[in-house]
Amino acid sequence: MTRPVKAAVFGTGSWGTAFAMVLADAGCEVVLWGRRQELVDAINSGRTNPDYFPDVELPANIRATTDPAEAAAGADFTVLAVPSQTLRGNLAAWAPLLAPETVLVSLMKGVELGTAKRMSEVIEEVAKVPAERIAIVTGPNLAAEIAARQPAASVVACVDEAAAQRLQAACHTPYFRPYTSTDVIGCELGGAVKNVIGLAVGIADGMGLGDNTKGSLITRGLAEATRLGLAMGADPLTFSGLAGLGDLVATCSSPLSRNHTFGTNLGRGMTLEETIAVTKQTAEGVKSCQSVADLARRHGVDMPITDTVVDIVHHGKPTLVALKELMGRSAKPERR
Ligand SMILES: NC(=O)c1ccc[n+]([C@@H]2O[C@H](COP(=O)([O-])OP(=O)(O)OC[C@H]3O[C@@H](n4cnc5c(N)ncnc54)[C@H](O)[C@@H]3O)[C@@H](O)[C@H]2O)c1
Ligand SMILES: O=P(O)(O)OC[C@H](O)CO
Repeated sequence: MTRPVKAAVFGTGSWGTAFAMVLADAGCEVVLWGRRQELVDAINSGRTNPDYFPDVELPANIRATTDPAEAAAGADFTVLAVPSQTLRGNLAAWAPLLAPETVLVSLMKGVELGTAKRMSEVIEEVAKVPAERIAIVTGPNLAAEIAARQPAASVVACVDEAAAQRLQAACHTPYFRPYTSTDVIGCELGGAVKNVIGLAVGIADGMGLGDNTKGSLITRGLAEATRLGLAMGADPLTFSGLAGLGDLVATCSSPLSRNHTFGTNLGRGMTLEETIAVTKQTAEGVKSCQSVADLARRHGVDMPITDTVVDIVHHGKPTLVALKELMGRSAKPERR
């Protein structure tokens, strides 16, 4: 008899918890690591995560701990679901505890500030594991909908296709349909850039602009992601798939998206400080817009929507001025 697959999930926030449910529903034995003892105790005794999904009963094959060594022990998959900008520091502490052959799985959709490194690059550098043991999960996966077991597709990407297939099997459920990919760069960029475009669409929504504006931002945002991906060696077709278009559509349409909501609040006229104060969860695009713009500059890629978001979010440019400048750029062919 084969033993069940073991998964450690580091992060008891919305996506860590919802993805732990997916793994558990797919038959894995899951240990969730969380920072706060009271939340871990509540998960173990109440079978819910009261801070994120109080009305969702967690499967019996999930338990929680504050001890990273206990979570990591014997894990076939070590899933990382903390805010992107905290990964380096956290992983440095967890790296010595990792099971020898574990596959590290990033759920994160950010790019590191300062270094402009993708999360898989940070993992490779800090945990000192080869790229063949680093996978990512991405796609149109709003955590609250997944926790409600609504149907969704996703992408699991790893340069080693066999590892991607093992992860695919470990998280395949009747409501969660993962596709494999070996284009880690494209999948990670798709996830990071869609958050920036989600902010832009939210800002437009908040300003009272309509669906033509939204459709234009989504499409030209996809063009920005694809251009950056091409310059960085990604497969351009990845961007028309779940990691690109799929996630853009979900994020830019949904009030559940934290990035979209953050942008909407800014577009309605809240200051950055007021918007941060009412945002209870991680909106990765707020910091990563700067790292995505840095990546674009390094690779000589034009990303005007991304630059506009940076100007509004980080340099306090008034939204109407930013919009006028974005629309006032010189005319050009759609494809070049
Ligand atoms: N929520 C979603 O719908 C969703 C879906 C797909 C991908 N993601 C990505 O998953 C990642 C995690 O997002 P989330 O939605 O779970 O965020 P979240 O804000 O809901 O949860 C983040 C978790 O990390 C913990 N945390 C915060 N700062 C920390 C630190 N310094 N050290 C350790 N832990 C810390 C929080 O306590 C919380 O448990 C992000 O990169 C996000 O883009 C989220
Ligand atoms: O809530 P957001 O904006 O972080 O988006 C969540 C997911 O990435 C959607 O796929």
